Parts: sequence; structure tokens; C-alpha cells
Amino acid sequence: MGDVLDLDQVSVRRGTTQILDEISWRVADGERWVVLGPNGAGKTTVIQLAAARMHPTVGTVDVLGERLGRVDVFELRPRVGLASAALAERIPGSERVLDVVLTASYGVTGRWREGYEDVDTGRALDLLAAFGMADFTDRLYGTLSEGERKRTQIARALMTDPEILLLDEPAAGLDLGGREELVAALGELAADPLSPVLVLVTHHVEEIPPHFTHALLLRAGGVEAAGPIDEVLTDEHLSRTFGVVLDVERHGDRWSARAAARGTSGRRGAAVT
Ligand SMILES: Nc1ncnc2c1ncn2[C@@H]1O[C@H](COP(=O)(O)OP(=O)(O)OP(=O)(O)O)[C@@H](O)[C@H]1O
Repeated sequence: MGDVLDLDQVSVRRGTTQILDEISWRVADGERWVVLGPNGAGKTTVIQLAAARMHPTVGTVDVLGERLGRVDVFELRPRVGLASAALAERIPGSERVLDVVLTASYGVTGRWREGYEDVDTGRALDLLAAFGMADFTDRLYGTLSEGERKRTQIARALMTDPEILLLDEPAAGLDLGGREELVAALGELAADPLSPVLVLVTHHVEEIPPHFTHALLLRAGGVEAAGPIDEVLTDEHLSRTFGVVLDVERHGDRWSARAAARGTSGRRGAAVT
């Protein structure tokens, strides 16, 4: 199997700002990746490249075997599921939950006069049910809680049966119960060999669902570490990435991290060499 994503020596610059600095990253079929890093590290920018929503300034990006810059991105994008805060903002509050998912078939938000087959409606209902939203299909999106919105957004991102699913901070803003429900649902998705390749962005190792296989750590626009999750999520790598001395622990199929007893004087970056 070829690579699903292949970023080779990619830099992104905006004006004088170097957002990504010569990063390389490869994702293969069947893998489930978490992308971790502090605020401003470049995580969303990487996701925007992978979603064919942005081009690199320098370097090459191949998504599902297609080179950005050569491929018609409007043909590529339906093959890539994306759930992000920026996309979520475009969903009208007056949209029915079922239509929020259904309209992804046309890559639009806001139902107008498009026709949908029963098979499309059935798929949207199945996806909503898989994310615990079966009882909400007729509710208006604007009336949902944050957790219910996130689950609806993920169902929507899966509607086109994408080959890769990109989730940019899906647990942001959720309470503990909502986070745990979402993590469990994503863990089930990750365990299913028929699921697309998954890439999930987060700031917190506690949000990594079970069955995730690989991790990419970003810091200041560069790759701190990338590879199998057990090799990457170490005290040393996480401490360097976040600029705080951290103890990282694995508890079965979940992770936690907290400041180590030493070097916790509140100085970010202290004693991390
Ligand atoms: N159009 C732009 N012009 C200038 N700087 C930008 C632009 N877009 C992003 N940046 C900067 O690039 C850096 C990386 O942004 P990005 O959103 O990719 O980070 P992130 O890791 O997703 O951050 P967060 O965790 O806070 O969401 C940030 O410092 C941001 O201010």
C-alpha cells in the first residue's frame, strides 16, 4: 500500500512568519495518528495541507497519492473527511441535524434544493446513530450542546466515506463526560479495520482514543518526534514539545501527563534540554 499522506520537506510561510519549517511526515494505510503540540506549533496548518485546503510554500504534499498543485482539489476533497472549528462555524444553527450530515454529500452547508437518495439518508442516520445521535436527527443544530455538535460534525465528516478522516481538536470545549463519550466513540472507529486512516489533533494526551497507533509531535513549526505511539510519547519527547518537564503514563489503552515533581517552578521550558 502506498502512503496516504506524504509531506516532504514542507515549509509554509505567511509574510515574514515561518509557520512550518521543512517538515516531513508520512502516513500509511491503516494507521491512526494523533498530532500533539502546544498552541501555535503548526498543527492546524498541517491539517489544512492534508485536507487540500492549503498549499505549501516550499516542498511537496501528496494526499492519497495526488500531488497538491497538480491535482484538482475539488475532486480530492470529498476523499478527505475534515472536522474543524472553522468548518463548524459555517454550519447554520437553523439546520436540521440530519441535514447537517446529509449536505456533506454535496460539500455544502445549509440544505437548499439538492435531491438525496434514500441510501444517502440511511447512511446519514447510521452515522448519527454510531455517534449516539439517533434521538437528535430532527433537532436544529443550533440547539445542540457542544458535545452533541462535535459528534454531529464527525458524522458529517464521514458522510462521503472518506479514505482519510482529519479531526482538528474534536474534544475542545467538552466537559469530562462529553470528552469520555467522544474518546470512546473514536476508539471504536479506530478499532474498526474498515475505518479510514485517522488523524486527530489535540493538546492533551488524555484525549488520545484507544487503538491509536502513531504520534506526531510538533513544536514551533518543526517535528519534535514522529512514529509508533509507544516510542514517541515519552517523558523526554513530550517535555521538549511542551517546554515543561512532564511525566507521561500509559494506563492500558489511555494516556495521561502531568508536570514532574522536579522542575515545576512554573517556568515553561525550564530544565528541558
Ligand atoms: N495567515 C497567517 N499569517 C501569519 N501567521 C499565521 C497565519 N496562519 C497561522 N499563523 C501562525 O502560525 C502559527 C501556527 O498556527 P496553527 O494554527 O497551525 O497552530 P496550532 O498548532 O494549530 O495552534 P493552536 O493549538 O493554538 O490551535 C501560529 O503562530 C499562527 O499565529
